Amino acid sequence: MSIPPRSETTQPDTHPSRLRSLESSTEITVELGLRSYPISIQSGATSRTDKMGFASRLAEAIGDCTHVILIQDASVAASAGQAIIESLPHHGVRVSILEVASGEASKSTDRLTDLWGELLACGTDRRSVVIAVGGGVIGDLAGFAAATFTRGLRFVQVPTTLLAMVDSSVGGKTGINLPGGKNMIGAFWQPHLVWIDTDFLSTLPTREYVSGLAEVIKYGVIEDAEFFEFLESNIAAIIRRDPEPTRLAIARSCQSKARVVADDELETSGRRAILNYGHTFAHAIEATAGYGAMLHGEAVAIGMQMAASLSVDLGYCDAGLLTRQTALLEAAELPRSWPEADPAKMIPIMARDKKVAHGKLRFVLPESIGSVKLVGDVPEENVVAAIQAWI
Ligand SMILES: O=C(O)C(=O)C[C@@H](O)[C@H](O)[C@H](O)COP(=O)(O)O
Repeated sequence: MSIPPRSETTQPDTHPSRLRSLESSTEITVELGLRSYPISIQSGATSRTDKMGFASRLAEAIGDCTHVILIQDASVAASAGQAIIESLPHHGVRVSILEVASGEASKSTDRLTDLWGELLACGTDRRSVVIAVGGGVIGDLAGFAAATFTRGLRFVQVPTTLLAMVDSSVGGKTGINLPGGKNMIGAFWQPHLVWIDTDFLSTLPTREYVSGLAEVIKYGVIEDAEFFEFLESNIAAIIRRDPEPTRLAIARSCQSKARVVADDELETSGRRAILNYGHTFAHAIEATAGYGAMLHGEAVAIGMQMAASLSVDLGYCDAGLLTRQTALLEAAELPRSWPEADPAKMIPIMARDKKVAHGKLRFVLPESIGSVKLVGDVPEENVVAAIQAWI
């Protein structure tokens, strides 16, 4: 059995039974016409003497480049950033380094304003290239700075966390938070290249790594039943960060995201909204907990439980789906409940969700493993019950 061809392009074969054919370097294309770009997935590239061939891939993706601005996570990404810098040609490329503190608090209007000033101060012009090195916070913030400074700079994502590798670095959603709502200000701004080296994961703290697994499991539920089964059988090895299953999980997640984004880049048809499974609840959890108190993936795991309960309650899926999802999240050591969840606080935040259309909230609800639908007109009492089920 192989992955059914869902795109015209040749993509790497990431079927679990042919895991060994997924070499230590593979490439997936996000097909967006003139804005198409590669996701280049490497293992062990950073430690090679040619520093992973990053410079030549950058040249292919970007063309001329004489000024690079590395926007990097102040703590975690320093070594990754250093590897990137060492890979660049020593002559003819000027490198500016801008540091951003880790944590959701950096996705703020204040930090963005400072970043714009820093871009100005280091002589950024429209031929400069922004390289975001870090997790989702850095990628979202740097991407939005790139989208807006001088009306748009070319930009490259070098994700260093699992969550950023499988989700936030791909698809062009960039932005910052408002105190009352996550990612409320932003732009769709596609990168020119996503460069993943799984070696960056070796120093990632366990909690951060595990949090990224929520988004990996999400792909299985929303559109890839075969991948969900693979995860059920291999989750222990993935938690151990065994190289092959981990690389496969990353590649297969990126394929899933690339397919959905290629179908509906700007989230207009509703197809892309499926990537938001669990996020309506998750964003409200993050906002009420206070940004940074809970990691995004942790909130997504709890949000997926609430969404699946809602689906069971409304009769869109059977309870068996929830049982399998709960078991996989548990095996992945992700949280499934949040004792402080308060429907009275969460529902007003959910009402500002970006899937609201004509004043009505819409939820991504599972029908079976591998298939979800967008549902409007959900009675509030069912939403309250879904939240209360996971307190
Ligand atoms: O790429 C998408 O589309 C997603 O919805 C992926 C989500 O996992 C991601 O967290 C995204 O940033 C959420 O976007 P938002 O539109 O709900 O703010």
